[in-house]
Amino acid sequence: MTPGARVQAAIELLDQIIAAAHEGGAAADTIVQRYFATRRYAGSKDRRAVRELVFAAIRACGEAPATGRAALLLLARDDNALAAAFDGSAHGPAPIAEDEPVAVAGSAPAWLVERMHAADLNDTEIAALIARAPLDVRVNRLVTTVEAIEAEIPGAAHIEGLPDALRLPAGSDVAPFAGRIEVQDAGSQIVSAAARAEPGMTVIDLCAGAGGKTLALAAAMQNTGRIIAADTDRARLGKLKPRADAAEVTIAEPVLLDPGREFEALTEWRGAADVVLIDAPCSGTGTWRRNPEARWRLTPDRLARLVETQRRLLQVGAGLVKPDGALVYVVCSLLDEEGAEQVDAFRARHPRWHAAPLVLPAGRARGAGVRLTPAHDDTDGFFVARLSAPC
Ligand SMILES: C[S@@+](CC[C@H](N)C(=O)[O-])C[C@H]1O[C@@H](n2cnc3c(N)ncnc32)[C@H](O)[C@@H]1O
Repeated sequence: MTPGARVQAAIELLDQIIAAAHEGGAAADTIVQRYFATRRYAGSKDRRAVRELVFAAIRACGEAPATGRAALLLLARDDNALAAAFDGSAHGPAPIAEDEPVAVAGSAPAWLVERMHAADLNDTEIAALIARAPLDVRVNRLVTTVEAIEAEIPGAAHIEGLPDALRLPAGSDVAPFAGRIEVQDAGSQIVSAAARAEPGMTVIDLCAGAGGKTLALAAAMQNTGRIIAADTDRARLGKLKPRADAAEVTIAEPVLLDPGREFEALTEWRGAADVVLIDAPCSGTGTWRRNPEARWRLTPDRLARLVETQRRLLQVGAGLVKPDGALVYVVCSLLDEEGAEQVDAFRARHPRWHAAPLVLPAGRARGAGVRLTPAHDDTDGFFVARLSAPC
């Protein structure tokens, strides 16, 4: 592809990504994959170059830009080679006209920047939310060792405080290691460890999704005990079984929940769990490094609905914990309404529950829990709190 054709491809992709953000469509990664699936003429270098251009443009625009072209014109302001690729050639974009609309540079939509400032995140912290993420993996100690994986992947580095974690060089091929390693951000591994799951326990992973944390819990439990892996999303939950099989995890039992009637499928475990982990659905502000266009999708209404679901899931989770057991609440968001304030509100409703201290290898205290941020901890952003049930 010529430089112009690459830019034109990036413009078309960005237009689709912007539309998907407004309409609740597919994620940017999926859109890029689909685009190239039907364009076999594009070689791997072209694909990589177009993808990088698309994600650089997404990162540069805090608010959703009006068009893909406006987003790329923002990058072209500081990049002469990119500006020159607007050359009007057969497969390239039209030359840049004077006074053309250019997208506005920024880290996040203004309303979210305001909420983050209110959560004591400064502009450096906010900018770090859209930096490139490292490639972290959890080594599955049920089937291998960190030393064995280190010996096979050149450049793999330990992550302080996480004995099962490795940080791999960008672009490392993890596919051949299925079952032996799981791609999982260091922050996600840290909040999983906050559950303090032990062999023989009964643990409920109330929002298990495709089982990223379920598998981490199972490894901590040495694959003994029970994990009830519940979720309302059939497709996500369906991915758990093959992943568990590959990881040789036998203690995870998937349970599909009905949204709004979660407790009904879980009555058997009422007051029975040693630990309930709620990795709650959230705005995902802490994972913008991986899905930077997600910041264009969020609206105040959507956030309010998520906060209400989190409140309800805390209620459901509390009903499943046995006396003296623990409720571990996690969100991959840095907004206080989803994190510290959500837990404060729970404690106000349930004064006999108390926040247990968390000693984690990273993070800073925030309200009754701990907050991890990309700028401070070099992890995705998370809030985690551990609440102890009354005896
Ligand atoms: C942050 S994701 C969980 C990620 C997963 N724990 C992991 O580590 O890979 C939140 C999950 O909550 C699920 N969810 C949304 N509403 C729910 C509800 N009412 N009850 C249970 N799960 C719900 C979503 O389907 C999604 O899989």
